[in-house]
Amino acid sequence: MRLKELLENLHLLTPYQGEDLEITSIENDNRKVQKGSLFICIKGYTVDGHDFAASAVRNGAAAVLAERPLPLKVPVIIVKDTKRAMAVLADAFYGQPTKKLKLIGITGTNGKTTTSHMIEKIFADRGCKTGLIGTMYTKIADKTFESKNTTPESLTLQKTFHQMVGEGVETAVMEVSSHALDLGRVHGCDFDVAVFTNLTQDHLDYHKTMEEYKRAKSLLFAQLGNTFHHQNPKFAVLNADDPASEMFRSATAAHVVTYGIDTEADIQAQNIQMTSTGTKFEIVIGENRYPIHIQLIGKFSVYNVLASFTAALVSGIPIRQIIHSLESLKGVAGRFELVQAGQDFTVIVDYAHTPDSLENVLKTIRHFAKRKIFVVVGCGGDRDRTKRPLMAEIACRYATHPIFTSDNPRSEDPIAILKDMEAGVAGNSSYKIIPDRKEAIVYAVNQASSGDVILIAGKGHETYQQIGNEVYEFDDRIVAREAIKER
Ligand SMILES: CC(=O)N[C@H]1[C@@H](OP(=O)(O)OP(=O)(O)OC[C@H]2O[C@@H](n3ccc(=O)[nH]c3=O)[C@H](O)[C@@H]2O)O[C@H](CO)[C@@H](O)[C@@H]1O[C@H](C)C(=O)N[C@@H](C)C(=O)N[C@H](CCC(=O)O)C(=O)O
Ligand SMILES: Nc1ncnc2c1ncn2[C@@H]1O[C@H](COP(=O)(O)OP(=O)(O)OP(=O)(O)O)[C@@H](O)[C@H]1O
Ligand SMILES: N[C@H](CCC[C@H](N)C(=O)O)C(=O)O
Ligand SMILES: [Mg+2]
Repeated sequence: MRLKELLENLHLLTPYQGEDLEITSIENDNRKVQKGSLFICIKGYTVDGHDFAASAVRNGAAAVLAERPLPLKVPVIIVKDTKRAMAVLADAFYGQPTKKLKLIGITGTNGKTTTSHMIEKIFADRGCKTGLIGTMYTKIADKTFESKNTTPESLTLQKTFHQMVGEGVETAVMEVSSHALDLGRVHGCDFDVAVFTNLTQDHLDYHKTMEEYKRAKSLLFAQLGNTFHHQNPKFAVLNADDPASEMFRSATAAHVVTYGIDTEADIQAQNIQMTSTGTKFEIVIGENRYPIHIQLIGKFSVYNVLASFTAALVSGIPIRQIIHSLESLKGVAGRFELVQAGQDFTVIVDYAHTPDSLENVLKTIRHFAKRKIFVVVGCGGDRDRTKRPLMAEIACRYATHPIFTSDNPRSEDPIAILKDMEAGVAGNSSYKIIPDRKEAIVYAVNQASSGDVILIAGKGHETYQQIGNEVYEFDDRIVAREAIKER
């Protein structure tokens, strides 16, 4: 694409008058720059991309977009906010890919990964080519790619959508994190359906207050747009049981459809019963009742099913097919995943790393557990510190044998993180501290006897543990399996 044509999309008050050049790619990392790239300088949390502009030019950059003048031999285009400009240029450079896709975005503190997999399955079961972007990976039709962030920054995102279009993907389902919304990573995404799961405490290290966190989440609904597309209507799918939904409703002009369990909703679950193989309930829509028997357990799973059901319904998928897809879903990796190695006690690996998710999972376990409940849990370093005492308190409230250990300590001292957790359980003596996660899992496995339950919480599908700057191979499921075998 020609530089002038590309820059027209920025609608600069003083249009670019410099040399017109062929732009072969857009990059914001000097190490990825090739001959003819436009290099965008982004001021990050760690370093300033402007410091890499000279190197980008040496690597072949044809032009540079920056927030301040730079002494370079190539044209330097100055804008106030390069991050915002990057979203606009990425969308334009890749041919506005989200306009060619049905795009479903999911936001909320918990349940995004699970719900996105459910929705993707419903579309895939209909023979539709799908794409998925989220915590576990990015998937384009049959190929999966590692993902660094739950929601990547705009440049990576638009490039991914472009690849999806190229592969014939029709429907893309993506998790939209609050960080992404706040940082404008999804600017330019033309969502068709926006889904809200729930809002509880997390990420206060970043957002500072729950109000700010809620405001960030509300942006997904505001960004659904303010115009009506009668041929292709847009929908906000909201959780009627979560008070934050009221704010999200007011943020959008799109059609609102609600789901819920405790509060009256357009789509409501009633007569919920836990069975030995899952959960049975009825989906009530007006006068109609649709029985469903899913293979997942817990009230939180019912919420995820309702959110997925509603997103699929407003997308025009027949109810019978939606139910069939949801009933045949066995689960999502690392979410209430059972480790079965011939033992006579239950071992569950779950990604609960927030107070609310830990409480939900432990409550569900309490429902069926007849004997001791062990929970092996830690809290991530360089993340919301205020959730640590809350998670410790919840572990002690619901489990008979809580074991506090390390999650991903990152740059923090693991012992200091454990001290933050302990502050929530002063006076309680039921817990044990084993900082080494492997030792903690082995200990729980060795202590368990017939009929007990062990929950290993916080890392779910993760296959690594980050301590300091080192990233070690670590998979709760493998560690637990080996511990059971060696018992
Ligand atoms: C706080 C935060 O969001 N940081 C994100 C940010 O990193 P950063 O600001 O540190 O970037 P930086 O390293 O300072 O680099 C600045 C610029 O210099 C460039 N650079 C840098 C080095 C170099 O040698 N050359 C170079 O050109 C970089 O390409 C970049 O353009 O930009 C990076 C690239 O987009 C992100 O990967 C990174 O996410 C980090 C890994 C992160 O941990 N983010 C978390 C907080 C996050 O976003 N989480 C959410 C929610 C998770 C959930 O609950 O599901 C998520 O969506 O993942
Ligand atoms: N609807 C829900 N409400 C509350 N807790 C849930 C819900 N769904 C799942 N959980 C719990 O939260 C954990 C994380 O679920 P999931 O990975 O689907 O959420 P997420 O929103 O994608 O999380 P992240 O922001 O870390 O990517 C699960 O392992 C489970 O313990
Ligand atoms: N998306 C979440 C994941 C947390 C997972 C937990 N294992 C941790 O490392 O804290 C985050 O980055 O805060
Ligand atoms: Mg996720």
